[in-house]
Amino acid sequence: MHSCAWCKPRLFQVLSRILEYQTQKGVFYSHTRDQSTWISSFYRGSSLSSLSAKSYGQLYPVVPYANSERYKSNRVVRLFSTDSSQFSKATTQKPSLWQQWMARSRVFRWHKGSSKEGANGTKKEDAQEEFVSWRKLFSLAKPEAHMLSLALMAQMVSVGTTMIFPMAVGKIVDIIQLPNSVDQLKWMASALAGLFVVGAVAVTVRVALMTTIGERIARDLRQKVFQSLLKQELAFFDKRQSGELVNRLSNDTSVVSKTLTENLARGIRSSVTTTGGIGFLIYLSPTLTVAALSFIPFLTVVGGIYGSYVRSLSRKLQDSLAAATQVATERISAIRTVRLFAGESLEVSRYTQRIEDAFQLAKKVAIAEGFYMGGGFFMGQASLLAVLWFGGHQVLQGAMTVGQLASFAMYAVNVGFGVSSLANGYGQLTRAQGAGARIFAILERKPSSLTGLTDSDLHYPCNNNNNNHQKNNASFAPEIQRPSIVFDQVHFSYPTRPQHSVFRGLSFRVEPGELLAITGISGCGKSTILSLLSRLYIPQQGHIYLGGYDINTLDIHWLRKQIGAVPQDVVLFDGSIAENISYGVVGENISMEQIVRAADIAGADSFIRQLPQGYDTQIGERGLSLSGGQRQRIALARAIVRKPRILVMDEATSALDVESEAAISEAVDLLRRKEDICTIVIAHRLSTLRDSNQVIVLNKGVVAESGTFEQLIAKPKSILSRLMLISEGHGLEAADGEKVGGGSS
Ligand SMILES: Nc1ncnc2c1ncn2[C@@H]1O[C@H](COP(=O)(O)OP(=O)(O)OP(=O)(O)O)[C@@H](O)[C@H]1O
Repeated sequence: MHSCAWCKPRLFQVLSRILEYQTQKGVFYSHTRDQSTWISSFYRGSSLSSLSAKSYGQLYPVVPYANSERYKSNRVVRLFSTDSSQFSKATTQKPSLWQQWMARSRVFRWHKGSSKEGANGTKKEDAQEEFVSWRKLFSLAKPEAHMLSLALMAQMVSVGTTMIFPMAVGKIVDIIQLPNSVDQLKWMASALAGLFVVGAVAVTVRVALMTTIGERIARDLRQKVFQSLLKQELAFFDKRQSGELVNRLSNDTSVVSKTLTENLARGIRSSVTTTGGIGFLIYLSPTLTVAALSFIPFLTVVGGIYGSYVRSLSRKLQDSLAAATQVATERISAIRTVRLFAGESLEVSRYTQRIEDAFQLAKKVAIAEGFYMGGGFFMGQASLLAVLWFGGHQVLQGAMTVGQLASFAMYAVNVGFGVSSLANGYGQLTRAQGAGARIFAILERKPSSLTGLTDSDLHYPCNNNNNNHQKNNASFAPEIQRPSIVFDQVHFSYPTRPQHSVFRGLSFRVEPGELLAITGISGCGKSTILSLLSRLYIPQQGHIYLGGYDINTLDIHWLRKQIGAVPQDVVLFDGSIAENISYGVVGENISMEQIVRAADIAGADSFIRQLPQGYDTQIGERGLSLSGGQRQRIALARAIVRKPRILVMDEATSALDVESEAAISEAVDLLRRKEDICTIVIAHRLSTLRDSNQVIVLNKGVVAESGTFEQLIAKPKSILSRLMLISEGHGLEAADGEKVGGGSS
């Protein structure tokens, strides 16, 4: 039995040691990143840590810029069928808590197959995008199961060592009170040193493994998401912003991979620490355990409320930061336009406004964090005081030793950490469920069978054998040397604007080796013809035939390989000129000689040779270091190098001077005759129209006029005559007062 006089100073010693332990715990644990997060989570409260992880992602978003360039120009990737060579909105409206809860129950119903929304494709996709089951989320870590188990074993060892520590401290406290206990102290110190070494090795193994696994999961996920995105039909991209998709690729994959590794490890450690800690508490003193754990229900409730508040704020904060980032990215990429219109001060104030919004939200988060941390600190100290108060009495009554009380207090602190970390982990898991759902929505989305691609399409041309890989419904690649093109009663409206008919029964025919010129007023659907012919979209009614075959029955890569397209808005990629010209035929061992020949026909060879690095010249993002006319000529070379059976030039030489244009027209014409290339030229210029075999004029969704240029121009009331008059500077009404229209609604 200890006397009061002996006990009191020792109790104060114990108290100061425990406080020291609490403070030093940061140092003790801080040798690993997630353990220090564990500490911070205890102090900050459950949900703020989850906020910080996500807001880091938002503050410093990993934007794979090369990929975003690919999204922006997805049409070009499609036209050149290069999806395989490209392997290598976070939800814009964040749901309220109530909506989240509703979403969960919706998903649950949908999983059970009883959701009404499930029947509706779009709603079903939206529901899928809100939450994903834990099981499904963790299935992403399946390929890493072995390494993960090893890392978790290392985790258990490190947890074991930290669990033993308080008990050892208690024993030491008791030993030092005994006479002649130096030998025992030595023994304990050596045992503890050994324990620390084991713990350090375990921590090293776990951190190295977990980080590697996390990065691997993120890498695989990003690759799969990117592949899946490239498989989708163009209508999918029409409906979404590239920023949203890039966000899925960078942030969502990162949140998910972190949850499957770091948070999983933390969750397991916290569970073990909590349950093991409670076990030790009960073992040391069941009655004191009740006092120690009495704060948990309160902490859970307050933590829950605080967590919800901060989570909803953090969502707004992320949106706000995303909006600011969007402004900055768009304006920086369009810096030429900003400069030309002296829009700098406008943009600075616009960006400042967005950042100010984010700051106001961040301030609210900071104040909430302060209150919660203060409250948490008070609760933690109060419960510790309760333990020392009741425990002190037990020590005074001889029911407990000082060492046992010290161990008990340390375990109580550990349990506090564990509970808080578990709550935190749950918050992170919930967020990862949201991110995972968005990822699964892409991974599991089946692209349209006619305009989208299959998995095997993505390996084209690596396994370009139509017989031995399963392709989409249309997998026929006929032997056609001289294809003709037929548009037969085509009706079409874009999926995003179904009410606006671009074509209402469009019919025309181009014979092999023929040059067809298409003209008409702006917006009448000229460029859409290329999109339909390349099967980027499919008509709602009617058929398009190539060499007598309905293009819907043809292999999509084969079809696109037949077409050399020079789109109106030329998009080039960052890389060398040679790489850009050979884009889309990379897997087919194209020689430098072929590249040079194509550039020569396109009138690009001479200016390329004048550049310091010639064909190796890097042309910068979107080829912006070249002039418009130079870009057009490279785009033409890119189309020609494919040796297309069909050449479609959409105002391909509009940026060139008359002389260069004439030279290129002559060269292309020569190639057309020599190779019997079926050529479609979308043009307004008199010279181009005059050189064609046939001219069609589009108006109100149909071919309004067709014939040779001379035939059409001979009729003074023809649309072509009127268009020519306008281009010569006369007003439209000057022709006959009747207006020509575009597509029809
Ligand atoms: N991706 C799209 N989604 C929805 N509508 C579109 C899309 N692309 C074009 N449109 C619309 O379809 C119509 C035809 O467009 P298209 O680009 O084919 O016209 P165009 O005759 O080539 O015009 P221009 O001579 O100005 O290039 C236009 O009204 C246009 O607004």
